[in-house]
Amino acid sequence: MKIDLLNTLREKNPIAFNISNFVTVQDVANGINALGASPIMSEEKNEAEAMVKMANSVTINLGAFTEQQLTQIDTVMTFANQYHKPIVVDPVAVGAVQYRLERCNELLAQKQVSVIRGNAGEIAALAGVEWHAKGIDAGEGAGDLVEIAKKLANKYNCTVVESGKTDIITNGDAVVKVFNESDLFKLHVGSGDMLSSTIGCFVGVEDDYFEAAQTAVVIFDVAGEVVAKAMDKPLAGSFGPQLIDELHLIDTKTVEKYANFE
Ligand SMILES: Nc1ncnc2c1ncn2[C@@H]1O[C@H](COP(=O)(O)OP(=O)(O)O)[C@@H](O)[C@H]1O
Ligand SMILES: Cc1ncsc1CCOP(=O)(O)O
Ligand SMILES: [Mg+2]
Repeated sequence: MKIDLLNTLREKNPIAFNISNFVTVQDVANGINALGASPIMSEEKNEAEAMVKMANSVTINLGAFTEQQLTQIDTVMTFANQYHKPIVVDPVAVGAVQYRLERCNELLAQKQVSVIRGNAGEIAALAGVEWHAKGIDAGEGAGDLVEIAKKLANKYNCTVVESGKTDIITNGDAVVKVFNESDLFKLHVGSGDMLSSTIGCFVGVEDDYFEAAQTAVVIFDVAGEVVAKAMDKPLAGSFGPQLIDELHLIDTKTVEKYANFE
């Protein structure tokens, strides 16, 4: 686990290009800016090439795209492959909405992505495994979470981060599990989006995307856990802003002290 990548990130201040969703864009931008990256968002196809060229990474969040945005997303991903910029995909609710699943499957079949980050319902849907997702949430299923994540990683030759109480990160062969957690993550809409974009920051400074994804997950999860444990009243409304503050404050010592993974 390369926890020191946190310092690398802050030294390099990578440009993290994000195609976000209108629900959580502010938290995503503030979260990764506080952490030490430089976020930029765009919905305009005509500036796609310029955005990709200047960025260190591209995070594609499929949370609330329109047909027009889908064309932009396709264009951005094509340029990202052309300019060898890593792509992180967050397949929001593909387990619950067939239209999203179809569009996401098409994108993944046509472009090379570096990391897919989703909850169990989303990862199972993309892997073609039976599962009962619930809207943006993971829902219920009986499958082996590690095997499902591995199946998807092998399908697209990429790293998969399957988030949940335990986060599973795999390149299709090796598996890392991160146990840091808090129930408050679930009460804050956008926790998953922030995690995906945090991964986007780290793949912008580390070419080993499996390592980058692990580091991002540990730092993000420890930040949330530290905040939740320090709260007098563990409430949803104040967790979000304090999570952003902790992403600003967190250092490698804190991560090393609390990190819980195998
Ligand atoms: N049941 C849970 N208990 C504690 N933490 C969780 C739980 N589910 C998810 N998390 C944490 O919340 C963050 C977002 O993951 P998740 O909720 O799976 O994404 P999404 O919001 O896209 O569904 C991750 O950092 C994960 O570790
Ligand atoms: C509520 C909602 N609706 C469309 S996107 C979105 C945000 C999803 O955020 P997350 O998956 O991080 O909870
Ligand atoms: Mg999500």
